[in-house]
Amino acid sequence: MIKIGLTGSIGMGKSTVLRMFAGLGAATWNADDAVHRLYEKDGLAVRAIEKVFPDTIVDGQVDRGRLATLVLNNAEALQQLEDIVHPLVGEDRERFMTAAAHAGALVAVLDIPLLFENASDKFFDATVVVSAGEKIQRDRVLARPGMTVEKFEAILRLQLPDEQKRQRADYVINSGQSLEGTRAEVEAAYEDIIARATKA
Ligand SMILES: CC(C)(COP(=O)(O)OP(=O)(O)OC[C@H]1O[C@@H](n2cnc3c(N)ncnc32)[C@H](O)[C@@H]1O)[C@@H](O)C(=O)NCCC(=O)NCCS
Ligand SMILES: Nc1ncnc2c1ncn2[C@@H]1O[C@H](COP(=O)(O)OP(=O)(O)OP(=O)(O)O)[C@@H](O)[C@H]1O
Repeated sequence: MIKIGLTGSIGMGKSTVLRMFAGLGAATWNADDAVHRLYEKDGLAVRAIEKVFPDTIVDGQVDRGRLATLVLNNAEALQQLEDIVHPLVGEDRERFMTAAAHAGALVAVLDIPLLFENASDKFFDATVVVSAGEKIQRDRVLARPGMTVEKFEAILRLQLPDEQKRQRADYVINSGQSLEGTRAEVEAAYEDIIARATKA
């Protein structure tokens, strides 16, 4: 199975591009979605988070807005949260990889926001970064309901700058254009990755 690591900074279009890879037949997995499942009722992170951040639990689920307020400007609290969440995300990812291999998938694409920050890139046959440029990124993120300039900037500070991601990636997909244009770039990268991996 060919493994592709997909990343990009907040709002650059990772989820949208991941869906395009799925449309080409790849098995796909998204780390942020895995985190959100862990926080739902009966989710695997709820009890551990309740112990450390009791005020974030509402109706048996983690309220992500409350949690964000507690951790985004507090490095120690964020570290405590990541220590709980990242191992569980890793287990979810392993379950996905096993299921995809069993299902006979030729390609698996994993959307991992902290791909380079956590040195996960070495596990992949190819890395892909999605980038729209800072102005489009800012406009798209600030248009989201509930987003504020403070929250956006706090998240940006936690992430490797876009320019460094682009330098490190094997492929850069431009998401600052029409969806059709981006889809064409995704198709070209997908075909190239498969051709190289099958030749090797
Ligand atoms: C801070 C939380 C509560 C905010 O939840 P919310 O639903 O408002 O935002 P969402 O999860 O969609 O994330 C928004 C953006 O922030 C990015 N982000 C989230 N956590 C982190 C982090 N620890 N470091 C850098 N970027 C992060 C996401 O990739 C996304 O680009 C949530 O993201 C969280 O629990 N993060 C900690 C877990 C983590 O490290 N996730 C990253 C992928 S494993
Ligand atoms: N050419 C394009 N490629 C990708 N996204 C686009 C494009 N044009 C417009 N968009 C819009 O930009 C937004 C990108 O959001 P998306 O959720 O895909 O980003 P993300 O990187 O996954 O965000 P987050 O880091 O918050 O998880 C979507 O609303 C999408 O429809």
